[in-house]
Amino acid sequence: MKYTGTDNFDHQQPARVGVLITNLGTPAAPTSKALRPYLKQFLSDPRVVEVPRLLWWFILNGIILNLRPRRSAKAYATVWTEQGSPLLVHTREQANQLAQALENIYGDDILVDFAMRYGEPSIDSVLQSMFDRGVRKLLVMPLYPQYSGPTTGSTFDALAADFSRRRWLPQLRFVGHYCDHPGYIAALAASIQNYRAEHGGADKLVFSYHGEPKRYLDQGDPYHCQCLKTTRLVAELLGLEEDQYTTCFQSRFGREEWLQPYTDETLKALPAEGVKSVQVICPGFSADCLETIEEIGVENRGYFMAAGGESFGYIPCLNSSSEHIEALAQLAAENLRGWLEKPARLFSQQGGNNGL
Ligand SMILES: C=CC1=C(C)c2cc3[nH]c(cc4nc(cc5[nH]c(cc1n2)c(C)c5CCC(=O)O)C(CCC(=O)O)=C4C)c(C)c3C=C
Ligand SMILES: [Fe+2]
Ligand SMILES: [Fe+2]
Repeated sequence: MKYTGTDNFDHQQPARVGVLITNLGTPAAPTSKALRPYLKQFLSDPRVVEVPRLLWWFILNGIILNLRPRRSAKAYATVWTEQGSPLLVHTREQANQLAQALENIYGDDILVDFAMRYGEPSIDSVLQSMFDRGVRKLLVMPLYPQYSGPTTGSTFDALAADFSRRRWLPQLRFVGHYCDHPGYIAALAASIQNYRAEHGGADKLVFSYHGEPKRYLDQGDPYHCQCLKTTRLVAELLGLEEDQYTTCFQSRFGREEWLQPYTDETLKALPAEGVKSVQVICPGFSADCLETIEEIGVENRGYFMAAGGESFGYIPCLNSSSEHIEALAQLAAENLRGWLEKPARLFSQQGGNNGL
């Protein structure tokens, strides 16, 4: 790797602390033309698809990139909003709200921004913009509560690739996971309670997480265990009995075995077991996106109802709910300790973070 360019920023200007939130990314438009480069970048990432490179190059360029863009574009078109892709809209709003929350505590010393691992705004461009605005210490928070190689690991790779081209590097902190953070667990529990206060209960609460190949778990990826931990902590906080909830994995891709049980098979089987009403929550997604709105809210709803289900509720992601922003602000503040003054307001609250 070669250094490119010259880092010519003013080292005399006051240093600021940057908080960068990231998510996966999304195509620029719901069209095959926009899907093709997006999917190419995403599916060429060796963290996402761990298959021998040469073989994968032929499969990706010869088959997948000829078929998938059209199919995915159709699905994206059903969730697209006037402001753009839901994932982008929610992530931008999360960054705005988190900026407000952190500026209330730290003032101008802090700068919050967001970037996407694939597509735009890219990690490279946002890092450059943050450094241009005086950021010298950087906290990166990928908004994946559970660590996985394809998501969190890959985000770190993108940072490292950018840094490898720079002469000067910031001080860096990186949040690897927050699957058991008390603020995050409390925000999930609150969203379930709020949903149930409005819509009533259901026979079963289904926790559906994005899947990954089972091979990654066998080779040490902690993702599966962290998903189960999140479910257990939320169930404990809500006082749920074991037969009142279940955990499963969605969004299978390709032919090999992925983490089980699969969400679609679970929802198809539940009515025959006497479960006629379900509520589904997707705690691994910090923002609603194609995989939640369409795959759960439409496709999987269809499977459940066709199999004899009577009522299907989808509990939205945490998005920019006040509980979520509070949890993210708390997570940021914990990771900023020593860089900025201790935020008395956040740490004087009861529960969860005593002693911090
Ligand atoms: C091919 C393998 C894939 C792995 C492994 C994978 C892991 C993974 N993904 C997320 C979060 C999201 N994935 C999203 C879309 C998406 N994911 C894959 C494939 C893998 N994901 C594809 C091909 C797509 C594109 C959509 C499609 O063509 O079907 C999204 C939504 C993006 C959006 O714009 O709405 C998210 C978010 C996690 C957490 C994860 C971890 C194991
Ligand atoms: Fe995915
Ligand atoms: Fe999907």
